[in-house]
Amino acid sequence: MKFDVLTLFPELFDAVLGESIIGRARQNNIIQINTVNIRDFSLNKHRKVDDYPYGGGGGMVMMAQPICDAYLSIAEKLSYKPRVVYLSPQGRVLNQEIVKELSTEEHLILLCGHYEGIDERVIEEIVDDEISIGDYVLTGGELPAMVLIDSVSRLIPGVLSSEESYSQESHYEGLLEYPQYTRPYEFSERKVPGVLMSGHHENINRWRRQQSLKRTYLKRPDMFERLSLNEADRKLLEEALKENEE
Ligand SMILES: COc1ccccc1CNc1ccc(C(N)=O)cn1
Repeated sequence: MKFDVLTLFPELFDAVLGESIIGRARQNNIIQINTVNIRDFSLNKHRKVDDYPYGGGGGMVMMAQPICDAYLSIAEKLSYKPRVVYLSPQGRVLNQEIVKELSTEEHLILLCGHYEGIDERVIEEIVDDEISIGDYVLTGGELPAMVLIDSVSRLIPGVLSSEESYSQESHYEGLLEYPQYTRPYEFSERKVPGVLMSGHHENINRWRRQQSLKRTYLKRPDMFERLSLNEADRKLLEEALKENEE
């Protein structure tokens, strides 16, 4: 999978995407991440890429021409039109379902806005999707772009090793992860739940599913109500919630 990122701050990406899982995937060429500096496409001798908003008001707006020329510098070489995702507070909020959808693309162009945003005509001209990573305002679209690259890359075959990829299952059938423990057995007078020490895998899986159901019910009712539970799950949850009341 290939990501082309149109940004004013290409150097931001190397630090974050050079490390760990994503860094390894880049080295193994399972994913490619290329940054394009929008400022390189300014026609202005001062490399100007923003200007005052028509209609007045505070802040600056990114001009259309440098962004569209940066886009064309990529698109004109391709025989297909790559999907262009604009990271903005107005986009549909990213979730694992959208991440899965994006991971099926061969090539994504991510457009990172800055200042108060970009000239609307860029959105009309080249943007296919507007995506937000949550309802809050950031300085630029770069952090959201890194979040998108990280979450999507984890779903690309070969990026996660077999152990690492395990977490994809439990997490992403719409349930929160069960509690995790590792050595030592006792820490600050707190012991590991007995069932995890039993070696009884059926009971361990049952306990884990029960914990996931309970946590999702208690911590994320919005996620919980989207679940369709079978009888066994409903019983597991009931039992767990009864223990809570005791
Ligand atoms: C005022 O900033 C903008 C205004 C319009 C577009 C882009 C920006 C850049 N900032 C962003 C970008 C994305 C997100 C998000 N929630 O995904 C938050 N902030």
